[in-house]
Amino acid sequence: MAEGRSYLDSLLNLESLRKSLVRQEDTIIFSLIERAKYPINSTLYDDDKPPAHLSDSLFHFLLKESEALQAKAGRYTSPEENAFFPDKLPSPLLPPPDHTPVLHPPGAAININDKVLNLYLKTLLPLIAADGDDRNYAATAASDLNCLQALSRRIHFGKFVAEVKFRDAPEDYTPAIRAKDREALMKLLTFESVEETIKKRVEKKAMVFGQDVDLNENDSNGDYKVDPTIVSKLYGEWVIPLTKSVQVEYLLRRLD
Ligand SMILES: C=C(O[C@@H]1C=C(C(=O)O)C=C[C@H]1O)C(=O)O
Repeated sequence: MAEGRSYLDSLLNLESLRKSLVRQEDTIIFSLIERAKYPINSTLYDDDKPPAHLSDSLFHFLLKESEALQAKAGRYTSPEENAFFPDKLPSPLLPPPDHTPVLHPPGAAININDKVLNLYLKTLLPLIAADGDDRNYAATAASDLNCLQALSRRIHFGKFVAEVKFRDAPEDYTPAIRAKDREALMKLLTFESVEETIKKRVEKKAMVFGQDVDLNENDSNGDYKVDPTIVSKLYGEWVIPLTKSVQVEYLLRRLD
């Protein structure tokens, strides 16, 4: 138990949280590369024409059932994890770990996965997957789940970042929180140079991770498994703004 506390305490500074965000980039980019192996496979997502015996799409079914299974194994006892279908999840079979909560409870409950799911299905998928249908639905949905969980974890990590920023400078954040001034909070928590570095680094990682490795050639042929500019755009237009919006929402609840 003391061990658990010191582990969480060691995570609680901006530098180590940022290191974790950098590491999460690898997971996100590899999961996108995996999903890009399959064509778009629209039939998988079609809620209007579900397969026999199902009331929703096969994708919906797989996501919900996977979350139910993972909930039993305790996935959602972790404050880093947020379910896409949090209603009526089964209870964990084991007692939750005995950690002192790091997050302030009203903010810990924030879940914007409806936005994450919508963004993923409507905007990101058409950008990374080729047109077509190879009927490889179960494998496609499994790789969707990996992408969604990695993106969701990254975006909701904003709660930890906000908690640390608040603890580091409560005197700066408190007036804006009391005034419910979203704009002022956004300004306080934004570090533009950090964001610029991230956008450049994820583009470079997508180049490095997404090329074929050929022992006979030194240079890549310029073919990447996921377009690096799309990864940079994903971060610049969606991942970073959503992480910041989680931070603002968290801070607004920080004094409740
Ligand atoms: C996450 C942070 O807060 C903001 C959001 C960032 C992001 O989502 O990557 C980066 C810098 C900040 O503008 C941070 O300060 O590290």
